[in-house]
Amino acid sequence: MIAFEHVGKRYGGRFDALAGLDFTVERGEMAFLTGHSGAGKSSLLKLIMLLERPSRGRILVAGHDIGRLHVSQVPYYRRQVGVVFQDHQLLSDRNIFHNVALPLMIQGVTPREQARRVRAALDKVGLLHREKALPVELSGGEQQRVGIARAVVNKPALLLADEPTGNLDPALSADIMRLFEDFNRIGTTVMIASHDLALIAGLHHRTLELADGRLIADKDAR
Ligand SMILES: Nc1ncnc2c1ncn2[C@@H]1O[C@H](COP(=O)(O)OP(=O)(O)OP(=O)(O)O)[C@@H](O)[C@H]1O
Repeated sequence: MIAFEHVGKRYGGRFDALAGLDFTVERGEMAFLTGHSGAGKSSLLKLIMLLERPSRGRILVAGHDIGRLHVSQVPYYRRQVGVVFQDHQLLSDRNIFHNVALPLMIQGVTPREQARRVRAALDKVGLLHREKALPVELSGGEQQRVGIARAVVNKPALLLADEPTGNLDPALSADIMRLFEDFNRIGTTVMIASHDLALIAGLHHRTLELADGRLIADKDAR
């Protein structure tokens, strides 16, 4: 699903945030990305999201070299990649329904189809009953679930998350990880950047570890 071939990312012409990355993540796999602060986790995810371009090497997603996508194809590519951020980036003046519907509105999906898909996504994250609430009326864990519903509303083949439990306590963090496992179980490829080693250790998925922009360990699920 994801293949990095000799990938490097240099910022500002001299600082190598990522170097010599070679790895693959198979379709249907769930993998964690760990490493110290500044190791390059967010940079790696940004390359897959096409928010940044590699300075070296190439990245294949679903068999396509994403560096060769024409600008006009980028929006279509991004629809296949759901993204969850630590701070969930919800619009505070829109209710939960409209926050989740946003990607579909932008794509021009009909209101009827929007309603169907938004409710299916909210149902999967257990928040169907809160669709009229504003983000501030929800707990941190619930807000993160809305972020996940928005990321999956297009049924992406690939789901990426950057420190999705960064602001949550251990019990809520475990709930959020279970939700990612649910999506993985139905076939979604999942890659999650997290520095929470205690949480990751209990979950038994493949773990890629970065240090100073290099892959220093690739541990299989046990
Ligand atoms: N746009 C940018 N311009 C210049 N340097 C950058 C840029 N983005 C990231 N960096 C640098 O690249 C390195 C890797 O950063 P990155 O955010 O990918 O690490 P990280 O592992 O996600 O860290 P954290 O866990 O603290 O978020 C850091 O030294 C960072 O300062």
